[in-house]
Amino acid sequence: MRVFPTGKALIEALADHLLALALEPSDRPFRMALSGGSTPQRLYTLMASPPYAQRFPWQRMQFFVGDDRFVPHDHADSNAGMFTRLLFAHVPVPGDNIFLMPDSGAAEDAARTYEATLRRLYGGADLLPGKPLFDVNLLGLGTDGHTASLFPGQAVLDERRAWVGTCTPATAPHTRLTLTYPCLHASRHVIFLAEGAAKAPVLARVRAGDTACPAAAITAMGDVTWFVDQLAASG
Ligand SMILES: O=C(O)[C@H](O)[C@@H](O)[C@H](O)[C@H](O)COP(=O)(O)O
Repeated sequence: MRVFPTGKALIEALADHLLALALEPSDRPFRMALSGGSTPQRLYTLMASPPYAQRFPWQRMQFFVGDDRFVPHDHADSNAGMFTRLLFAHVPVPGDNIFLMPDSGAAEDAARTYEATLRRLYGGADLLPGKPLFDVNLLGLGTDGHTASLFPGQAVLDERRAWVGTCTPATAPHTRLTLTYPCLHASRHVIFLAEGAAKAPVLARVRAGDTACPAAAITAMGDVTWFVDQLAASG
């Protein structure tokens, strides 16, 4: 776990870390799944600002969505809308390299459509050990221990075959689409971002392996790293 004295230092360090990963030599696009919520918004704004906007290899980056509310992309609660507003509208990522979750029709059909896209890009029917789908999966942490839209008590927590699922958590007004555990785990790097005193109790529970926290069950093909500020780490 990497602890930083302030939220500003935390976000700058994470931007630097992501930049270093994105600049690693590779013969394929750098694939990053983004997290919704409020915490990463300053990160996306920083990435879209000098000097980061000039340094990321945007042309060879592909962006994905870890979860979203099943609402139109122009809805105030849409993660896709937030990613576009804060990041994609300001940097030269090719449009074909941005893979947002569908926002119309039936939620289950949208999940199947997004999963088909992921499988097509992966180039295979099933996830293979040592062959990650993503380079980075950026995740947040809810005060109830959820991450992405893997909420406590939801059936999607038990999904081991599908890569994308749906859920309607009691605490949220919208049906959600979310990457499932198998899909989230198919990452070289899972990076959790948590900030502020409100996250201290749940972060302590997750770090202690509290199985009531869905975030505690997250693994990766490579490594799981926590980027937190001192307040969140004070639990
Ligand atoms: O789409 C989302 O909202 C995220 O995937 C969700 O898991 C978020 O990371 C947590 O709810 C923390 O949200 P905050 O950063 O707002 O505390």
